[in-house]
Amino acid sequence: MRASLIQIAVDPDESVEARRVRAASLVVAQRVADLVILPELWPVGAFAYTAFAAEAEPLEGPTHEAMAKAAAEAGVWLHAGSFVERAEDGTLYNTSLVFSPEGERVAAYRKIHRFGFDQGEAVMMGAGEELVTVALPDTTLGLATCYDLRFPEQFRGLVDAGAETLVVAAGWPERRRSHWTLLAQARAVENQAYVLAVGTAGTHGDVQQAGHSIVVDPWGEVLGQAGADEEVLTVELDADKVRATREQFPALKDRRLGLTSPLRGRPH
Ligand SMILES: O=C(O)CCC(=O)C(=O)O
Repeated sequence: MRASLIQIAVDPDESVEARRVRAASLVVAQRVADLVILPELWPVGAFAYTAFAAEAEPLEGPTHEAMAKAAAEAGVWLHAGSFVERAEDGTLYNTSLVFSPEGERVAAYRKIHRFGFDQGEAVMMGAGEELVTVALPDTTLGLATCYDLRFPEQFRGLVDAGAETLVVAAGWPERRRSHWTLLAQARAVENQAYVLAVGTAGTHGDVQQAGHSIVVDPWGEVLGQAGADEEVLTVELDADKVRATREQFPALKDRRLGLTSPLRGRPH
């Protein structure tokens, strides 16, 4: 299975509409891939908080339409990254979309862990409540977005739901690039799964993006890593490798679930 990660540059001097057209043509150019992935909030920029409300779209808005068309034109499975969704009740979500090679939407994932502590996404957006997996012909994807990468329990939940390939769409800052690489490898090793983590290039909301999209195999080996600028990272994945790794080194079977917490402050 060939996967192409599109590390698109997100800069404020390009309009959202122009970037949408450009993203669609980058997807269409990946016809030789089986799976194409875009990063987090590439239409507006993950740190362009002040533009979130103005650029919010309904689930089936312009980004959905452009990406459905691009997936069908390229004939690929497309994880279209995320966009700012305005739900019917007015709540904003950081929502990722996945399309089939026929251009049908097969999944929508609302980011579960909102980033920003007391500002930005954390206060402006609603939190997703559902783990999302997507069964492809060769593998099952488990979906995550950026800050989710710091929460191993989400990934374990995805693995328990059958995920073999963990996709992380991100807009990760350069300042914490070392965490990005480390956590991507950790999620791959502990879950014995592929990790396909795609970030953005460029600078938006005054935050320089890390780029350095990365693909890690189920043994923790880095199969490829992009540089800092706009780039398409293409890698070959072998879906059988997940099953083989889990059989040959069956650590996932040694989990100790249901342990009770230690009683604190009680004399022994
Ligand atoms: O966790 C981090 O360091 C970055 C997270 C982030 O930028 C995001 O979720 O948008």
